[in-house]
Amino acid sequence: MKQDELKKLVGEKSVEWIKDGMTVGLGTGSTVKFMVDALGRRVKTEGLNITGVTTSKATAKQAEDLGITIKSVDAVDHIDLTIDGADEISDDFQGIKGGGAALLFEKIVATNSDKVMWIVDESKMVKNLGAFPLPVEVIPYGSQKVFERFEKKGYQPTFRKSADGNSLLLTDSENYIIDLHLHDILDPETLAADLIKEVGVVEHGLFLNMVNTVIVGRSDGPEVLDAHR
Ligand SMILES: O=C[C@H](O)[C@H](O)[C@H](O)COP(=O)(O)O
Repeated sequence: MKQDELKKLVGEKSVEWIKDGMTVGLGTGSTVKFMVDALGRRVKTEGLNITGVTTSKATAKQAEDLGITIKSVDAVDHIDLTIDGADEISDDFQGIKGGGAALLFEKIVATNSDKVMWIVDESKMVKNLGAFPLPVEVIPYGSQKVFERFEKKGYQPTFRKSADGNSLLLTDSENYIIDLHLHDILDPETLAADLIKEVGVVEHGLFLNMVNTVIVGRSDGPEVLDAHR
């Protein structure tokens, strides 16, 4: 099966966890896109009453176009379940997210959710995190200084470019992304603590101790894994 087919498989499987009346966090990315499409179909055919809390302008637009009611995280008293993609998931269910630059809202929504589910194709499952560049969202002002400090620490930073490659990418919150090429992250907790104390850093893409359930797309079908938290 091609990667896209595996993404579709898990996207469609995941909406089985969504029940009538739920408030659902809707992640961002190409895998989530399949999930939101499938949810839109259920809302239409089954008349489900769902409130969606989105994590990016792109997902908000898609959900609205499908007739899913959208509210801000500040306008809901709780989120029952958030379904999101991931860039890497380690053996012990820690994750890297932000390949689509949506890590800040994704982490806010995940942190305010009763349950978090990640949906990924099997290529995202790794032993240790770090082959995928770790995204760090930074305020534009002073970002060159943050970049230089990351260089000195050996984090091999690169500023993320916009799709046309002509300027720096701006997140939905109009910040920059610095990607860290770390290759192998052996102690994600220590790294996370180090990154977040850097002045100018808004958030980083290490999502630690956050996920409850992972659905992995494999050629022989979706595999549901329980993170036991
Ligand atoms: O910022 C984007 C998100 O963290 C995505 O969920 C992540 O990058 C995975 O995206 P995709 O499903 O497109 O591989």
